[in-house]
Amino acid sequence: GRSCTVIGGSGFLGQHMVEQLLAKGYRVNVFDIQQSFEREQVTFYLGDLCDKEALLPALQGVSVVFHCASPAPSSDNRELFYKVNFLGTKTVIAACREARVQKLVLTSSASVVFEGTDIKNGSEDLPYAQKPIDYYTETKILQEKEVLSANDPDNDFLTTAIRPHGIFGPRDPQLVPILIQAAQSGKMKFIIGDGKNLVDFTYVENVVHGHILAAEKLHKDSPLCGKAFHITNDEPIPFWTFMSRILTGLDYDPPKYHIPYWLAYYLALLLALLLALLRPLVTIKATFTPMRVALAGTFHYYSCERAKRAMGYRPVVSLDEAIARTVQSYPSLRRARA
Ligand SMILES: NC(=O)C1=CN([C@@H]2O[C@H](COP(=O)(O)OP(=O)(O)OC[C@H]3O[C@@H](n4cnc5c(N)ncnc54)[C@H](OP(=O)(O)O)[C@@H]3O)[C@@H](O)[C@H]2O)C=CC1
Ligand SMILES: CC(C)CCC[C@@H](C)[C@H]1CC[C@H]2C3=C(CC[C@]12C)[C@@]1(C)CCC(=O)[C@@H](C)[C@@H]1CC3
Repeated sequence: GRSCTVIGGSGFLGQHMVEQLLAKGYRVNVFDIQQSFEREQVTFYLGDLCDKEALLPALQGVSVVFHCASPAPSSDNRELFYKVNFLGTKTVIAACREARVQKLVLTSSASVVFEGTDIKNGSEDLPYAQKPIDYYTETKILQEKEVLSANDPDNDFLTTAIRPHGIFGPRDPQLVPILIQAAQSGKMKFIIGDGKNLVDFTYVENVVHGHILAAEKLHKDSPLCGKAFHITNDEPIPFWTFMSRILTGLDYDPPKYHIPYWLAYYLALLLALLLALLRPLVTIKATFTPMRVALAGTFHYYSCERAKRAMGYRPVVSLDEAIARTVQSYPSLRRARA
């Protein structure tokens, strides 16, 4: 039973999944649209997950499939999100069934319930967002529903979904690089709101640990069947404290001026409108967007009690240790001192 395929295994989370799975003695296949590393023990299958014929060889003889592939949220491509996250996931399910895979573990997102307003210690019982924060998240909802409803113990096919939030750690191409780029261009001067809003940032190794536990505890009649689980660091932290710790860790100044939340939100909205008007002439991608203001200025942290109860989950790396390891892993982003 210790053979698996990681769909999306070349990505940030996927690479960490592969490393921990190998360390635990799993035989690992990777299916991805690109190959980002080479390891003797890993068999790579290159292809698009929307293509069942390309997927099938990667799933032969494996008992567990981890599906953590997705187009990057920043690609901002509605058609691609729908095709890969929704239609592609249906294809993954069909391929798993055809290859007689027994377990499918999906990487979903805690944002499937977030509408841009405060969530404090949210449980998995919160309803899916009626107005998701972006189209990417809309397709993550469609994807999760599809996977959970495919759970079919009578036909030896079990499914579950992990909902991480704010994944960070070494090799993350998003959070730390975007933040440092914003600092380098002088955009990290302001704290949106009073700076007290708590958010979950989850170290990548804890996210991986949650996925592997889920696969191992997913059995017929287990409470994991067809259900979603939050996996967090279980240490919510004020959004701006987290940002400041990463910034100061890399020798940048933390933001110190406060701007009211509503003012930041309407300024970002105005900027978005302006950029939309200019779009026929020039395309500019804003760092300062209403969605980011909402992420930076509201509470969004979640309870992982259900994962603790159902699979014995506990974070394995504390937030302090996780921040230290992350900062250390980006020597090239450290501020050059004059
Ligand atoms: N990062 C975060 O904070 C969070 C992430 N998640 C979820 O976790 C998962 C992993 O995220 P992350 O590791 O950050 O993402 P990455 O973009 O780093 O990894 C995704 C991988 O999937 C590949 N991929 C994309 N489209 C296809 C396709 N059609 N067929 C095969 N492979 C494909 C990507 O290739 P390429 O790069 O060439 O597109 C990439 O290698 C995603 O499902 C994401 O929604 C959930 C919550 C938070
Ligand atoms: C916890 C989240 C779900 C995951 C974090 C994703 C991050 C890549 C972004 C989310 C909020 C973003 C953000 C900024 C940078 C990238 C994020 C951390 C800014 C700090 C960029 C500079 C600005 O203009 C600020 C208003 C942005 C605040 C939000």
